[in-house]
Amino acid sequence: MKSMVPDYLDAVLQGVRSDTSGERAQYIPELATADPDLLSAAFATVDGEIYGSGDVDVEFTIQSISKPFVYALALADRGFDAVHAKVGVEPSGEAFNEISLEPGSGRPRNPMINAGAITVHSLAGRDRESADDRVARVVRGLSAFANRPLHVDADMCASEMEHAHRNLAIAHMLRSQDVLVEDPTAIVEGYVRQCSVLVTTRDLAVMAATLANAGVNPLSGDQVIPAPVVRQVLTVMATCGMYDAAGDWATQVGIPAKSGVAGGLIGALPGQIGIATFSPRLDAHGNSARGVSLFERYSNDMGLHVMEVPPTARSVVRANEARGSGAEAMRVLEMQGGIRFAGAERIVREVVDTVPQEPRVVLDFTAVHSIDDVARRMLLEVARRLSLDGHDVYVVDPDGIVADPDSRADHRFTVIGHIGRAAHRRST
Ligand SMILES: NC(=O)CC[C@H](N)C(=O)O
Repeated sequence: MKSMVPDYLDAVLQGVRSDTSGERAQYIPELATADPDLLSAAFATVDGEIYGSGDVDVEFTIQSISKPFVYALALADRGFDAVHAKVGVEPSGEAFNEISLEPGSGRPRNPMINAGAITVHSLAGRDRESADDRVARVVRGLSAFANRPLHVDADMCASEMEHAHRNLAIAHMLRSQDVLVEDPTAIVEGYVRQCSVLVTTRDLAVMAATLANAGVNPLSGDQVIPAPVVRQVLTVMATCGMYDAAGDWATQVGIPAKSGVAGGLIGALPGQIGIATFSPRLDAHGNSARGVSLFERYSNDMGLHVMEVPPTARSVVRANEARGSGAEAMRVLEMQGGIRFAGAERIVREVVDTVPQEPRVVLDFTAVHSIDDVARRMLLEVARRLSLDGHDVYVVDPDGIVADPDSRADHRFTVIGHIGRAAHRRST
């Protein structure tokens, strides 16, 4: 059998091909002459499968799509407080190149508009890094997200620098407020080099998938940035990534996203996929016109809106049954899937509602693939309370995802790798 996913991608791409609305970015001469008909889309799953359609291997400049990734690098390099002191997280509701600084502090409102992104660029790498080393750090970081060595397009960079008056004005404003503490021209140059990194649609899908996969690149398996940084970045993408179209996007598409003026557009759906599209004509907000249509189709057709979440808690208890008889009698609860608060609460209720009569209770987590902190603590407490009630409690945990080996004694239960071990143990 062949997968239906590429067929779907081809069909949707065909559907938007005739739409020639919008304009290429005019303020960067090299972009104004780009081939306007290029069109592509790629999906990358969090376990590393990539599907593409159209011109997926054509290189173009990353532009503003670099912003969330460099924000991630700055947060990882300098810490949350240092970055937050310089750049806020409030949607500006204004265009990407607006000179919009918070009254009072003079901080840019968020890292997705140019004022914020220029400041964030200055925070990548170590303190007092040279301009060249900083760009090298940024390119290395972007490459780790893409799992491929990326390069700066020198012509594009020169072309943008010749007309960078607006970004230079923003940087000088920031320098006057001491948000920037170095030569503003050098920082804008570094930022423009960052924007001129060449990527393909396929690269962008992998980069987005790395965000969707809690910071682990699905191809290399490397943790590119820590999970708390990913949460911060995705949240800011969700609220500010589409500039003054952010609210429309959040309701219609509902996927944390970022656009670039070369025509790229990415979306990162946590836990599921990274999506990238490329089409150079832009709408009035500076977002790829056909890219926006593609994302609207994907989200509607495939139910990708982040606010639409299946009730996973309902299926966490796979079985609750008595096995064996007499002194060998045991109550077995089999859990499955990913367990978070609602799932753990469901399990607690199962135990409370069907109080085990058997002397032995087995909590089997073999089919559980992930569990978060609150769920782990609740379930260990279930084991402890059952034990205090006089049961002989076994936790089947072959992959060690539930039990905390350091405090086993305290929990008064036995951790085993296989359920068979519970049957062979003598009841105490
Ligand atoms: N929205 C964008 O992609 C803007 C990036 C571009 N380099 C600029 O600063 O104007």
